Parts: sequence; C-alpha cells; structure tokens
Amino acid sequence: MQKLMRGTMPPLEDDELFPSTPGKVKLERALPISRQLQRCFASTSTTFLWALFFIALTASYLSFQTFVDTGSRYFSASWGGIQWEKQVRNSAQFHRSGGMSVLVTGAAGFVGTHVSLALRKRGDGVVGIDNFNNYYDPSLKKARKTLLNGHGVFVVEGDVNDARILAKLFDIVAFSHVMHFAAQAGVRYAMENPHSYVHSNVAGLVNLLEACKSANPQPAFVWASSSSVYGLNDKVPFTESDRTDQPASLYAATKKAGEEITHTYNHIYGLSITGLRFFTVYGPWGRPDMAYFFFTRNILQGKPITIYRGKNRVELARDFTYIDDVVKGCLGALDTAEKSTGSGGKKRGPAPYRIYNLGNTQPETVPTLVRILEKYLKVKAKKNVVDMPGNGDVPFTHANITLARRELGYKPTTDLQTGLKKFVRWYLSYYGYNHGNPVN
Ligand SMILES: O=C(O)[C@H]1O[C@H](OP(=O)(O)OP(=O)(O)OC[C@H]2O[C@@H](n3ccc(=O)[nH]c3=O)[C@H](O)[C@@H]2O)[C@H](O)[C@@H](O)[C@H]1O
Repeated sequence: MQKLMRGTMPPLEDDELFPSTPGKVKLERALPISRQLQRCFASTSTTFLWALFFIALTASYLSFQTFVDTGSRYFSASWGGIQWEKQVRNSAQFHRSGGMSVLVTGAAGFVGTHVSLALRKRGDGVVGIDNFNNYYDPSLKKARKTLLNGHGVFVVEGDVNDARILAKLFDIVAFSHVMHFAAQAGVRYAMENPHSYVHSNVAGLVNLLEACKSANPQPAFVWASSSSVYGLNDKVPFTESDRTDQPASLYAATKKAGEEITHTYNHIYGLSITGLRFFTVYGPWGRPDMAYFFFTRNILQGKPITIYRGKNRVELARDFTYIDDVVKGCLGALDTAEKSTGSGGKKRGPAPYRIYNLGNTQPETVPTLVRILEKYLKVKAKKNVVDMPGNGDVPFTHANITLARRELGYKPTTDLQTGLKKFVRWYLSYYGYNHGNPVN
C-alpha cells in the first residue's frame, strides 16, 4: 500500500506549484499579497482533499482485502476450528486395548466405507477423508458418509492433494496406520480423463506419502493397488511375482507407478508399506461406474446392456471378489503391518515392503454375471454382445491368493451367486425398482 501511495501521489516540488510558463509566473508574481494568500489557501485545501481521497481509497482497499481473505477462508475451507479438531480427536480414539488410530482416505468411497465401519465396529479409531468428487453420483458418497457418522466415524471433507489439511490431521492425531483408498478408479474412463488419474493416483499418493514420512511417529501405510497391474500377463493364476510391466490402461499404469513410488518411500524413509491388489470388488454400497452396478440399473429400467467379448468370441472373465472378503483382507493387512522405522523424516532401519493379491480365485464370465442378475432381479436383460473395444480392458483376471492366505489369514468365502444376491437386496432397498431417487 505504501508503494501505491507513493506512486500515485508524489510529493509536490516548488516548481510544480509554480509552473514554468514565463507569462504565468509573471502574472502570479504580479498579484497582490491577499490574492496570493487566497490562492495558496485554495491550493492547500485541494491538496488536503486529495490526501483525504487517497486515505479513504487506502482504507477501503485494506478492508476489501480483509473481506476477501476472511471470505475465501470461510468459503473454501470446510475444515479447521476448535469444534472440528475435537471431532477429529474423538473419531481417532480407539476403544479396545491395543487398538489402532487409522486415517482412511477415500472413506466415503465403496471399499473405504466398508473398511472404516469394520474398524470402528471392533473398537479402532478411524478418521476419514474424502473429496466427494463427482466422478459418480456424490449423493451416494454423502449417504455413505451419513452411515459412517451414525457409527461414530468422522469424515473430513478434503483432498489428499492438499498438504495443509494432511499436516493439520497429523498434527492433531498420532495415526498408527494410514489406509489409503482415495484414487481415480475405473479402467475405461482413463481414455476420457487421463489427467485425473495422474492427479489422484500419482500426485495425491506422493503428497500423502510426504505427510506420512514427516509424521512422528510415522504410520504404517496400507493402500489399494489393483489387479490391473498384471496387464497383458497371461500366466494364470496371477501371482505377485509375475511380470507387471505391461499395463493395458493408464489406470493400470498409475497403480503400477504407485507400487514403485511406495517402494522408494519404504527404501529412503523407512515407511512400512503394504500394497493390496484388488480384483473387481463388488457388493452393497458399490460403485455405480462398475458393470454389475449399471447392468442392474439398466436391466430394471428395460434399457439394453452391452456385453464385451474377447478375440475369437471368447467370453470375458473376472475374479469378482465380494466386499466382505476384501474388508477382512484389509484388516488382516493392517493387523500384520509392522511399524515404520523412520522418525523426523529419516530412516532408522529397514521396514517391510509387502504386496498381496486380494481376489476370489473363482473367475466367472460376464455373461454368467448377467444371468445371475436376471435371476435375482426377475427381469430378462436386453443384451448387445460386441467385440471388446481397445479401451484398456483385459480379457480375464484370476488371483493366486496363497501369499495373502498365509501371511494375512485371508480366506474369501463368498461366491458370485451369494454376493450378487446381497448386492441386489441392497440395491432394491436403496433405489427401489426404477432407480429414480434413493428410496431412503
Ligand atoms: O480389479 C481391478 O483392479 C479393477 O476392477 C474393476 O475393473 P473391471 O474389472 O474392468 O470392472 P468392471 O468395469 O465392472 O467390468 C467388469 C467386466 O465387465 C465388462 N464390461 C464392462 C462394461 C460394459 O459395458 N460391458 C462389459 O462387458 C468388462 O470388460 C469386464 O470384463 C474396477 O472398475 C477398477 O477400478 C479396478 O479396481
């Protein structure tokens, strides 16, 4: 502001008060004393008025700035303040001996909601964070948040790309674990919006790891990778040591990048890392962008569904994995994760780096999935069968879960029939038969 005052109103010099035009100077000097005094007074009051004007201008500029600052803080940050901190602290409290305090990212997402609930139910402390983006209907995410709130889980509205909010959370709570689900999901959407994958799955991940590495104590880090990292690998079943350097989609490439990025944080900073490769997880409160979900909606609305088929008319298959089984795998990973070894951002010793498949080991074809849905919905689907477009899909997935079974105690027990029955029951209770608005 000082600069502005100086720039707009420089101090007046004598020769500016008395312009150099010879004739005028003569005229001024020829005026009587009383007239000169009058002139002088008039010019002083003009200066005074200008000064007043600039003071007023400065004052209004300053108050406008204050308004903008306060306003932007008020409107952009839905976090912070004593009450907010209290909610975070309460939610992070565990209620069992040897319990953990877990920061769950993507807590209003499908798997994030289920894992948060399971942790809370057994007495662990959980703080959720979610940015509630509109990749799919945010009202479903809000409904999941309401469900979590009802069970004492506080979900902070924020983005993992926001270093300030992460620093604040780690400042308030000494999290023992971070369970990281926040990501841009979906295989085919990567062709529509490639940058969202880099933003969430690479930049967001690095931002979160930076916060974890600087935290004291450092939390153990467990996160969601994907079966898609196996890409064009055709050795079945997929085993953790199989090659993962041939991704078929940008989604897969960013998940693979995540595995490499987490490795560097393990190596340099001593973060304890566990990556979980999920295999097409489905179930109640699921993701509307996934085939089983929007097939259900279309079948009920009498709209056609498109079923992809592979080369030589081969049916596509997935190792569909039911949510409750995946939740048990996530809890097993958290329970067996050893502590990180770093402090003050420095590694003090080697820390574990682990990767596990969380699949079902019973691949089913997409037409089988549709037949089961038809049975439980009691409606015949209108099917268009087309050749699989080159959009990042892979023809099949099949998990070898020996390692997870041995080290995490992971034991999936839900077949596709049973899982879809539970999904359909939830779907109808939530949306009704027409999928207008949720019925609740
Ligand atoms: O395991 C994973 O890591 C990924 O699993 C999930 O990907 P996918 O296995 O591709 O699931 P999903 O889209 O439900 O398609 C299922 C089947 O239906 C076929 N499919 C799909 C759409 C369609 O219109 N027609 C069709 O036949 C399609 O060709 C496929 O064969 C997650 O979305 C992803 O975020 C990631 O977590």
